[in-house]
Amino acid sequence: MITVENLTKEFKINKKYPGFKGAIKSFFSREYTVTKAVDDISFTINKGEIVGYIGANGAGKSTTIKMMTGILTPTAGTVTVNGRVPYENRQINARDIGVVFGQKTQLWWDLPLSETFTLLKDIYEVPDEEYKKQMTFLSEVLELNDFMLQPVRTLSLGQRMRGDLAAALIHNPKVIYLDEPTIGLDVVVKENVRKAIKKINEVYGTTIILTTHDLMDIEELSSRIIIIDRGRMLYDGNLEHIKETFGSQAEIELITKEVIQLEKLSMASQLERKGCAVTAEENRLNIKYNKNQLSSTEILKDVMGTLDVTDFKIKEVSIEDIVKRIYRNEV
Ligand SMILES: Nc1ncnc2c1ncn2[C@@H]1O[C@H](COP(=O)(O)OP(=O)(O)OP(=O)(O)O)[C@@H](O)[C@H]1O
Repeated sequence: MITVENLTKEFKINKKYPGFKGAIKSFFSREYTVTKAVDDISFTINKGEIVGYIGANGAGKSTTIKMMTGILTPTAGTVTVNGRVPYENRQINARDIGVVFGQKTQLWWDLPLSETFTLLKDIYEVPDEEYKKQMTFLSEVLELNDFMLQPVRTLSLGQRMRGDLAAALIHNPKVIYLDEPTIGLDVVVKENVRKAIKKINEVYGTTIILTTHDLMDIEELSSRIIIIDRGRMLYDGNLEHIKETFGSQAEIELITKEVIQLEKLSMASQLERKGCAVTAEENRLNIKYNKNQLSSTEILKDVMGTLDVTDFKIKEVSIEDIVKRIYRNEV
């Protein structure tokens, strides 16, 4: 369905010199700096997959998406979507894809939502019957009916986002690109938007590429993630595997009745010999350990036998922590 091979995009930026003289020099200068926004990336995405495409700010996510949607042409490498090269067949390609940018809207600001949809129906030449069927489905899944006749400028962010999703799906595209589809939404609306995305994928087998900084989106929607950093691919695989491989670090935090004197605890040095990192502050004890080597019960047994523990909690490493560590090259 989507094949990306050795994809690279460089941006050339004219060198800027400071001051007025500098501005003139910059204008005539042919010196430039080169940013490699995307650097030799390859992957394939099958029909019906939901893939989370993630990375820190400036990692190259939008640039990749722009090449997949045909907005940008690669410096090197190739992209094919449904057998077509998107930047060579922009208009035909547009019929097969839908794009939602969470930060921007493609809705007509002063028109009622319903009129944006009729305009898009004409643009995409969707036959009447199909349009009716699709609108019934989308109104139900995205709960649009309450605000369908309101001008877009009067919609709340959550309503606007649901409107944008519907607008991207009027022509029932085979692929949708969602760039931060839940940004700025409250928890309940986020949940509804995620449910709607899932439903659309289940009903139509739509392939979905999702860019997000909210890893809950990924946890709930996709099993596969691609992580990029400074233009290069760091990871392509399923979420479970990343948790197994990188998520073996766990942590237990205990509160004790008395202030802890770590240097006097033989149990602490015993745990350290077993590979744990033990720290203490007043009556709070923190133990970091590797789940594959030691169980929480073993640790708790050692600690409870020595200290008067009033409370404890076991912290699993979240996917967010893992990704942060991958970005920081710690794993
Ligand atoms: N049109 C452009 N001209 C010059 N440099 C660009 C252009 N577009 C992007 N870049 C640079 O390419 C790099 C990747 O940018 P990109 O927008 O793809 O990142 P991103 O992963 O989408 O980031 P964010 O999460 O902040 O949206 C950045 O260093 C950015 O400054």
